[in-house]
Amino acid sequence: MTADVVGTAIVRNGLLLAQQRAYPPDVAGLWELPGGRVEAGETDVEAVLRECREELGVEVVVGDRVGVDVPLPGGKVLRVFAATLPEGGGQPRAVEHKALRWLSADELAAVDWLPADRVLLPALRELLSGTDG
Ligand SMILES: Nc1nc2c([nH]c(=O)n2[C@H]2C[C@H](O)[C@@H](COP(=O)(O)OP(=O)(O)OP(=O)(O)O)O2)c(=O)[nH]1
Repeated sequence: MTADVVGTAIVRNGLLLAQQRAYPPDVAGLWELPGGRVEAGETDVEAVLRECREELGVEVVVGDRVGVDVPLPGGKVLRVFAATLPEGGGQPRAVEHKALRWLSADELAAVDWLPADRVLLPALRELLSGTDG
């Protein structure tokens, strides 16, 4: 079964890329992982690749799943995948978002995440601590 929404935990130099939502108004200003809805006929990984192109203008290399599937309102689930930025894949830009931030493990808890993402913080911290860059 594919996820309803995929998120991408992009790690570079031991830091996690987060992006700040510009809309809709009720969540504008909150932070999330790059990603979005999985479209009909798409695999989770295909959705991750497409969303990273659309939102960040980059190619990513998709790795393992991170943490558990997190329930979202409306019976949907959010599934997160680790990813890296290959050489020559471009530099991430906030194409549709207000801002991007590279976060260390120590900074994760202080960020105003979307509620579902808070559930993933232990797994994201572990991902960062297990990386050597
Ligand atoms: N992309 C993303 N969405 C998340 C995260 N956590 C979380 O609860 N969501 C929710 C917010 C939205 O209700 C839904 C995904 O919406 P989206 O607006 O990013 O998806 P999309 O790009 O396909 O949407 P759209 O603008 O085409 O409608 O999942 C996360 O870390 N990343």
